[in-house]
Amino acid sequence: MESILVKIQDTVAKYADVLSKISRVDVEVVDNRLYRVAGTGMFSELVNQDMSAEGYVYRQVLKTGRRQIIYSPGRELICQNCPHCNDCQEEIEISMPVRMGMEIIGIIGLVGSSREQKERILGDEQLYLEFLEQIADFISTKAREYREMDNKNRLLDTLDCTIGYIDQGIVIIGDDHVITTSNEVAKKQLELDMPEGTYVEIEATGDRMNYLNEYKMKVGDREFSIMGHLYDLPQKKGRYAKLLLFENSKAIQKKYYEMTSTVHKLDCSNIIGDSEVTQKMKREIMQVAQSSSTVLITGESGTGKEMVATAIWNASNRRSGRFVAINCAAIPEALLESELFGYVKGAFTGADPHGRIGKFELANKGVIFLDEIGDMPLYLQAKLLRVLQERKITRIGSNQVFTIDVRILAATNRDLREMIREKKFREDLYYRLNVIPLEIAPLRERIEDIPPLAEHFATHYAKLFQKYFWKITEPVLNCLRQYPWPGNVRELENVVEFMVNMMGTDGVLDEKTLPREVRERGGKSEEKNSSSDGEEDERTVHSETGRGTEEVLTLKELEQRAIRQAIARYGDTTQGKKEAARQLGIGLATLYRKIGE
Ligand SMILES: Nc1ncnc2c1ncn2[C@@H]1O[C@H](COP(=O)(O)OP(=O)(O)OP(=O)(O)O)[C@@H](O)[C@H]1O
Repeated sequence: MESILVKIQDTVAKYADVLSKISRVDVEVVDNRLYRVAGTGMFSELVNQDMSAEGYVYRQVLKTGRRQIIYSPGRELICQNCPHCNDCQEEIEISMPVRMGMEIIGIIGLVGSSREQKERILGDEQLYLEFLEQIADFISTKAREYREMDNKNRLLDTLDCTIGYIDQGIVIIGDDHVITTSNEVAKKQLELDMPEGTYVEIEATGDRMNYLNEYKMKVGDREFSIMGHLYDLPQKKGRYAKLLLFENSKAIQKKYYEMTSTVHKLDCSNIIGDSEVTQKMKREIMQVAQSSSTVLITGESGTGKEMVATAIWNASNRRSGRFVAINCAAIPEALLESELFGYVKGAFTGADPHGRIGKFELANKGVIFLDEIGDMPLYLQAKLLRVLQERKITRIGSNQVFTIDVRILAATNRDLREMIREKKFREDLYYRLNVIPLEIAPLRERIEDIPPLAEHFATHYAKLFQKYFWKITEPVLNCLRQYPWPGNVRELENVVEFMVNMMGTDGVLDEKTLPREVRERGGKSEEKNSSSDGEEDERTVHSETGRGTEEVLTLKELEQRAIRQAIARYGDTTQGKKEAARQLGIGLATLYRKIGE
């Protein structure tokens, strides 16, 4: 690495020149590696030479740190080891160390080569020494300035490199609102190749979520919603006035959505069924998808309302936006509003102190699916009606109003007209929701769908459980066709899952694999009559092993069993689940959570 005097070689050369002109004596400057950095007169041709082989006196100065005056070069004790001791041309030599703090960074040599020069120096020795010291100080000051500047530049390079590693957007802004520095993330989020020099306006909205403040950032004619922190920098003025550390709200929403969305998004090709009713429904889905009107999907529990909603979203031009689902029955009444509209820090007691993004905001430019809309409390129905009319929302605890572009799909298995009569559902909301009604027939009205659905689920679960599946026997299919299916496709799916569990290595779903209730209520068939021969098959869907002995169940399994039995007793409808939850002594939301819906 080059010495510091080499780094400031031009400056050193200028000082050597000045010194030489004023003293009328030749001057050379060497660094602490005995490399000649500057030289005048007889030394001017020898600049940039390594003189470590000859600079004996200079080596002494570097060692002792003291100036050295040789009055009789070649004849003094110190000259004895010098290679030029016997042919020394010099008459007098003064070597002055250049210090930077404790370090000696070089030496200035004032070399008189004539008697006249020697006499002149000796005539004013003290003055010459003071002048030399002064020049050594000037060089030292320049070297220090250079080193400080160099350190600062290195620090800036390091900071530049460090902010490149940070996965938040960083911009530094001047007091004139112009971006001075940015990192790669900021470039990406602000969609600018070169943010430096761009004029920006940043305004806090006053909302705070996830420990971050929300800002509106205007860049030209574009506006970004960002979440982060804006800090004053120590200088406050000039090009480095403020530091903004931020994340794009869209990126935060994406993370939040990925964390919270559990919906299985299917398209029309996933809807199984050969019946004319199902085929017609698929055609309707494709047609409805092209519009942006609100759809009200009705049908009994488990008929596939959510599946249809995702198929509409999938076939629509909102497919690049999100599908955000919310089950109005599964969320406690008090929390439903904040789930839908979101809230900011400090919005209400008991709320998550970091705030939360609402489902409507999350669904912007996409679709929101309001499942079990019949269970929405009346005061929220009024609020939803306003959203439907004005397409604007406000987070709880905030006074910001957002315009949203969301398509609303709602679903219910309740008779909303009856609820309107009972004053439990707002008529005006009903008409706003029911712009496109889509009714899904119960399974018992489309029994042609049962065999392909059963095949589909059997294939799916066999693959999941890594079992061989060959076929479903005709008596079993008959039984499945005749069973009334109060829980519709979901119940059929559960039954087939159970049967695949019970299925032997032959891969045949025969009557022995059927749950008792389905076998009994699904009508008697020949196979059952011939195979039962008085032996009572005690298998039920959730508790037995199929080997005739009861397993010891874990508490969790016991709990699941109690919940399933209660649902089986009171029905797989929202009302049924409500009653089941009541009988079990738990809240409806807890029940939904425990059954994973
Ligand atoms: N035609 C179909 N083809 C394939 N799978 C189906 C079909 N209909 C329903 N399913 C499946 O049945 C299950 C229940 O469907 P979904 O949750 O959409 O019903 P739902 O009507 O929304 O139920 P709930 O009224 O309880 O909210 C899901 O696993 C779904 O994929």
